[in-house]
Amino acid sequence: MTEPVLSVEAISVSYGRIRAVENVTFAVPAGGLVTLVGANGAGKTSVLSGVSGLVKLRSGRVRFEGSDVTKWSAHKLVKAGLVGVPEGREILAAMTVHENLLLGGWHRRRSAATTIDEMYQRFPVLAQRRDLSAGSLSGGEQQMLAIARALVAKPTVLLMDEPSMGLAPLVVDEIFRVIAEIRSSGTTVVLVEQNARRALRVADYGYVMETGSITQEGPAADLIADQRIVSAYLGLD
Ligand SMILES: Nc1ncnc2c1ncn2[C@@H]1O[C@H](COP(=O)(O)OP(=O)(O)OP(=O)(O)O)[C@@H](O)[C@H]1O
Repeated sequence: MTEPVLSVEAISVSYGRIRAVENVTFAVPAGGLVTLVGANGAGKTSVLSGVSGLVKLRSGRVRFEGSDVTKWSAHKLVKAGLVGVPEGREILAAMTVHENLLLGGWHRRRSAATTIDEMYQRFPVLAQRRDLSAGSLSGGEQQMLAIARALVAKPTVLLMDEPSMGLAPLVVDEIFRVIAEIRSSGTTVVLVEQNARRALRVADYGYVMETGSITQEGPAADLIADQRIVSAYLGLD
């Protein structure tokens, strides 16, 4: 097997005495779409925070493109190509759509302008709203903006945290279409979702998290097909 582009080896994350993540291991092949599913509070966001340098790991290692990046800062990881779309989107509401996109390219100076133009082609609704404050956009448009802002950073691996959260079903469809497109255009994706069934439909491989640990893993199609897993973890559609 070729070496994964991202490999997370036995990581643990604690907040004081709270053990949010225990000994989590997973691998992401280049060009793949891997999902981490599980209920609210299972520790999915904490895994992404640990991988992206936003919280310190209690133990374990993260390897990205062959380097041990365990101790790297979040901004160094972004520069290297490991970029997140945070839960709750975290767009800057008082700034314009365009200013938010510029922030995504903070480390790329002039070359970011070309990528921002590409984003306007890919997401015409953002071009239409370019000079409006980001806070005036609908929830779905804000999610598009958060995704576009991350893409302006030219990620090798995009870490997406609950991109469908709080959105209406039709908008969720649109977001999943965008996720599939990002992957087809060559960016590797790690998708964290409570909406397990939807996430597994778009992913190649899935990991199920429960109270801080991975309890199941397998090809996404197998996880969806396994009635035991569906009833225990995935709930109803
Ligand atoms: N900053 C924090 N301080 C203390 N405890 C935290 C913090 N962030 C998360 N936790 C706790 O860690 C555990 C895992 O939370 P985490 O947000 O990683 O789960 P999650 O699966 O991503 O859930 P969600 O879908 O709600 O984001 C939970 O028990 C949560 O209460």
